[in-house]
Amino acid sequence: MELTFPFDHGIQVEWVAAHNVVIPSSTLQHWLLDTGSLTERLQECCDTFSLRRLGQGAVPLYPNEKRWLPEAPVQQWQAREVILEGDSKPWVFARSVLPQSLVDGELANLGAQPLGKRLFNDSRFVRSDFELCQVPAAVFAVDNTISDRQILWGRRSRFHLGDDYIIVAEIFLPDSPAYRGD
Ligand SMILES: C=C(O[C@@H]1C=C(C(=O)O)C=C[C@H]1O)C(=O)O
Repeated sequence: MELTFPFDHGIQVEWVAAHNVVIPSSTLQHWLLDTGSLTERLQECCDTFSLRRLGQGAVPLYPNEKRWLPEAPVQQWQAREVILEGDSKPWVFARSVLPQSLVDGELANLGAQPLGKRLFNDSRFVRSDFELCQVPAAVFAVDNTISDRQILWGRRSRFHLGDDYIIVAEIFLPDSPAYRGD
């Protein structure tokens, strides 16, 4: 699945606080609300985990991202988009919004290293509760690898380190283990 950066899904994603959402399966609920590293959990479900970085750079933020970030101090922001793959299958599309101050500091030189490796190894980062969303699989049907009949589930949370905030959003793609089981 080849996506250009920044990936413009072209829809208004509605994010809802997780406690206000009925999740249809316990397997999906565990994946959506797991507070640990998603990278580490995905690595346990495959022989070969890989992270394909689609891009990272100063691009416009979505209104629903701006609303969740502090206006002051005036920040430069970067978006980072990756595909997390299990055994070469696309399992998660992740978009993170990072302040330039962290890109120049604690999160410098990320490259293809999973963001979680930095966040979960630094106790100073505090994570918010999750918000959830549902998007039609068709937004990712940029080629014939994804059936567009399915509704995909996503989650996002906000990490903060002092006055710096990061938004991490993850959409579980059709082949991901989040949709297996009950
Ligand atoms: C936050 C984590 O990092 C993962 C890796 C990301 C990246 O490298 O851009 C983005 C989102 C996460 O799925 C995690 O592992 O939980």
